[in-house]
Amino acid sequence: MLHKIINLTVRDVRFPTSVEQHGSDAMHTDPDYSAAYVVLDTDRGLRGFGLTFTLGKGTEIVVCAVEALAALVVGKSLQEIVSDFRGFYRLLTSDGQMRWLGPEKGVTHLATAAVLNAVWDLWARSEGKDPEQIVSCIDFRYITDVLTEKEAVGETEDQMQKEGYPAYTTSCAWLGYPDQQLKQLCTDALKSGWTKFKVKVGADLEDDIRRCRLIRQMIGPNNTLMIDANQRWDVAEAISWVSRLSEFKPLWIEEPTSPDDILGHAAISKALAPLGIGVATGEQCHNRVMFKQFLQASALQFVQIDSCRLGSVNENLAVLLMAHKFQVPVCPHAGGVGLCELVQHLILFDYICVSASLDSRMCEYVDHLHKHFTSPVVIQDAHYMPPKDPGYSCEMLEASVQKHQYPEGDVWKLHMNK
Ligand SMILES: C[C@H](O)[C@@H](O)CC(=O)C(=O)O
Ligand SMILES: [Mg+2]
Repeated sequence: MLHKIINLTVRDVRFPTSVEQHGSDAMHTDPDYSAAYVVLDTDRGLRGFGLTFTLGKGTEIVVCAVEALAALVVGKSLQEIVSDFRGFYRLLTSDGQMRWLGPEKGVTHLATAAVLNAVWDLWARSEGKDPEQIVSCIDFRYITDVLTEKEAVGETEDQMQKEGYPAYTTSCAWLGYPDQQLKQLCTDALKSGWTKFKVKVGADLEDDIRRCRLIRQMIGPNNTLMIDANQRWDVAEAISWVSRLSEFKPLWIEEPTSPDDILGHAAISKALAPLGIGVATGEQCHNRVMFKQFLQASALQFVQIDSCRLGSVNENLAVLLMAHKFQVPVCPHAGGVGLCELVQHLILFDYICVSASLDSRMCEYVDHLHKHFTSPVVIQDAHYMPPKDPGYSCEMLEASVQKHQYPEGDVWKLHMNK
C-alpha cells in the first residue's frame, strides 16, 4: 500500500467521431470523443489510469488544468491519500487559488475527475475495499441537511455476476444519422437483444416526429423509448415540443433545457407528468450541490450521474446516496469515450450497496471506441457484465493513445492533411 506517486502525465487524446456523426445531438453537432488521459506512476511500479471526457476542442485546456493540479498529487503516497480521501478530495477542490476557477464545476472539476479517477484506479489495483471505507471518501459538506454519513452505508445481495446490469442503447439514433442507418442499426440492436432505445431530438420537430415514429414502429409498443434534447429548448418550448412527441410514449425527456435551470426542470417535470413522461438529467450537472437541489425541487425523475463530470467516485457516491434517500432511480450517462468503462463500476455499487433495486433503472451504453481500452466493457444480452480485471477499467492501449494523441498522432496528421 505504500505506493508513492512519483509522476503524473496527462495527454490529449481525440477520436474523430464527428466524421461519421457518432455522438451527434441537437447541440453538439460535430463531437470528437476525446479525453484528458492521466497516468500516475508510483515508486513501486504500480500505475493508475484515469480520464475525463471532452469533445475535441478544449481538451488542451483540461490538460492544462490537470497539470495545475499535479503538484497536489505527486509526492503523496496512496496510503496518505486514501487514509483521508475526503481530505484529499477537499485539497484538490478547495485549493485557495484554483477554486476561483470553479469551485467544483467546469474545467477544474473535469480535471479533478481525471486525477481522482486515476487515484481510484490505482487504489483498486492495489487492494479491495468495503462500503464504510468508500463512504469515508465523500465530502458531505453542503449536503448534510439531506444526507449524513451515518445514513449512507447500506447492504444488499449481489445477483450481478449471473445476470449483469440492464442497459439501454443510444447508438442507433444519433442526430446526424440518416433514416436508413437508423433503421439498420435498430434492426441489428433488436437482434442482439436490446429492448431500450434512446433517440436524439430537438433540432427540428418534423424530423423528430418522423424519427420517433420510425423507431417506435421498429421496436414495437412494449420496448422502451427515451428522447434526449441536450439542452436545446426554453422551458415552455420544451413542454410543447415534448407534448407533440408524447404519442411515441417516451419514458423520459433528457436535458430538455439549460442544465443549470433547476426550477425550469421542475416546471417541465410537473407539466409532463400527466403525459407519463419523466425528466432525466445530470450529464452536465456540475456537482453534488446541484443534484441536491434537483432532488429537493422534484426537478428530475431519473438521475444521470456521470463518472467524469462530477469529482470522480467520491462525489458520485454522494449523489447515489442522495438519490436513494429521495427514492429517485439512477440511470447513468455514458455517451462518450471511456464513460461506459467507468460508470459500470458506479452503477454496480449503486445496486449492490445502495439501492438494491433495478426498478426503473438502467445504464446507458454506446457502442463506440471500446477497442481502445485494455479491459473493455462486456455486454451480454443488453446487460453490463461485472468487470473482472482489477482497477477502474479506463486504461487505454498505449498504441491507441499514441495514434490518437492530438495533434501529433497519426490519425490527426492524416486528418489535417485531408
Ligand atoms: C455529445 C454526446 O455524444 C452527447 O450527445 C451524449 C449524450 O447526451 C448521451 O449519451 O446522453
Ligand atoms: Mg444525454
